[in-house]
Amino acid sequence: MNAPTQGIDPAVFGPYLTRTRWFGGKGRDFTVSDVRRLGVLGDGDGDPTVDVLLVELTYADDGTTELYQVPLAYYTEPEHRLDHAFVGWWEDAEIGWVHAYDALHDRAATRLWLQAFGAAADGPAEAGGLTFHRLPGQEIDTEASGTLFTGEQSNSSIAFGEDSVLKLFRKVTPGPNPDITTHEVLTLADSPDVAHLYGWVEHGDTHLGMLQQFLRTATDGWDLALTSVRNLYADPELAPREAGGDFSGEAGRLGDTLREVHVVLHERLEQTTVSADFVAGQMNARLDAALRVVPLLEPHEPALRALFDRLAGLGDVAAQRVHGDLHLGQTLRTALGWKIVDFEGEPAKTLAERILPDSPWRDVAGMLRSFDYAAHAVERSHDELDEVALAELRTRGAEWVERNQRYFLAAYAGGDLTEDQRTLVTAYTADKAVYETVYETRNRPTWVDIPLAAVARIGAP
Ligand SMILES: Nc1ncnc2c1ncn2[C@@H]1O[C@H](COP(=O)(O)OP(=O)(O)O)[C@@H](O)[C@H]1O
Ligand SMILES: O=P(O)(O)O[C@H]1O[C@H](CO)[C@@H](O[C@H]2O[C@H](CO)[C@@H](O)[C@H](O)[C@H]2O)[C@H](O)[C@H]1O
Repeated sequence: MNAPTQGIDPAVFGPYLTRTRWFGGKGRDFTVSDVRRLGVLGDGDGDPTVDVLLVELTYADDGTTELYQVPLAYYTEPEHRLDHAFVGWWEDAEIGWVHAYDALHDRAATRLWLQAFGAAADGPAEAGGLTFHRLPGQEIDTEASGTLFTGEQSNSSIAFGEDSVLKLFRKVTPGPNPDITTHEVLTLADSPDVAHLYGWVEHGDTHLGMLQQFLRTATDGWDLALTSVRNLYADPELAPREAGGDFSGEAGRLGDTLREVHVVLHERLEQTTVSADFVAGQMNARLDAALRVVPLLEPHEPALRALFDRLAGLGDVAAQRVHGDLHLGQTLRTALGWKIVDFEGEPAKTLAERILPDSPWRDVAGMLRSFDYAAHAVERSHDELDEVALAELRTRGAEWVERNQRYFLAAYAGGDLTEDQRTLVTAYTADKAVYETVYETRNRPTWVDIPLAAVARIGAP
């Protein structure tokens, strides 16, 4: 079947977007202001037609717009196996009834991307208006079957067997995506600390997705950390260093991995400085915006401003390409050590902000926050405990956090931090916690007390 000629009723996208995990505009009023076709995959010969669409949203609160990539798989009859991914149906003048499903849930549709990558082995290949690129020396299995990853994700990833992973970006910004450009640099440097990049797909100058090495033996760093905390909480007699699942060795190895990644990015991409005054200004601006969304931050505003003032006095700060949104869920423990994934930066930032050189301490701070999250996330599941037992649990959780932060930091820095480095990492940690209060308010309101408690500790003696 050809792609419908009449265009699609934009109204069908609103309800679908708000149902997905990856939609970042939850809780905000918006209208679908435009739907653009970027490309069409599939020759109709037994394949569904896949319409790669860019859906433009306009938010009611501030009039800003965002673009989301929503590839649709079209069928002339309902496909009940895809009911969970149903987007809409309409009558097309030439085709008749069109049943549209989110194509990334449809194996018959996702194989079209893999085949297009297969055709790009000897150089960039055009397919239906999209351009597919491959990196030299990276072989792929074009026959592997695709399975959509489930879980908490900002984008949509499809594993092709145990060979490769296709990540299609959902929120799209014109221009190069740092997940691709950073992975490209690390892959060409043969870094052992990331999944190697196999290729990417673009429309004009806009990156739409990337194909990378599937890490077969990977376990999520967040899950491993939660297991360690659970082991600790299971036996009230044990200190973190004695508990079966002590995480400190892994925390140290994570610090080594992050340092190695930073070294490659420092050597191969722009090295510069940013004025600490400018960075503090950004943190203050982010706090201004956060206060409008999370009024519970108000009592902590003076302590946060004082910390950012201290940062502003540091002069020039070394800056380079960084990860930008590092947390345990962005780390995978494989048989060959830790790997860091997802170099896209914070989903809430504009692309222009995300590709700016930044202090490596931002990434360090992200991991420090994540250790804190792990202990509190497990604590939340212990609502059977009375106040005394809960206080005891919290004390032991805080010991776990302190121990793993210390091992991580020591491995990363290779020694004690200077006074200026301490100020930097404390300010970045506070800035991250402020960001998290907004993220949680919008996405997981019952978790907001985790970053709020961290913000409260900043002003505490
Ligand atoms: N190369 C890979 N091999 C295996 N699993 C991966 C790979 N890359 C990412 N993952 C898994 O997919 C999840 C989502 O990946 P991520 O890049 O963080 O996507 P998103 O941008 O949607 O958050 C990760 O938490 C990890 O568990
Ligand atoms: O992985 P993403 O790029 O989508 O990152 C966003 O979502 C994360 C949650 O999945 C969020 O991370 C926060 O929660 C984590 C536990 O779920 C915790 O480990 C992190 O420290 C905490 O920041 C991340 O902030 C957000 O950008």
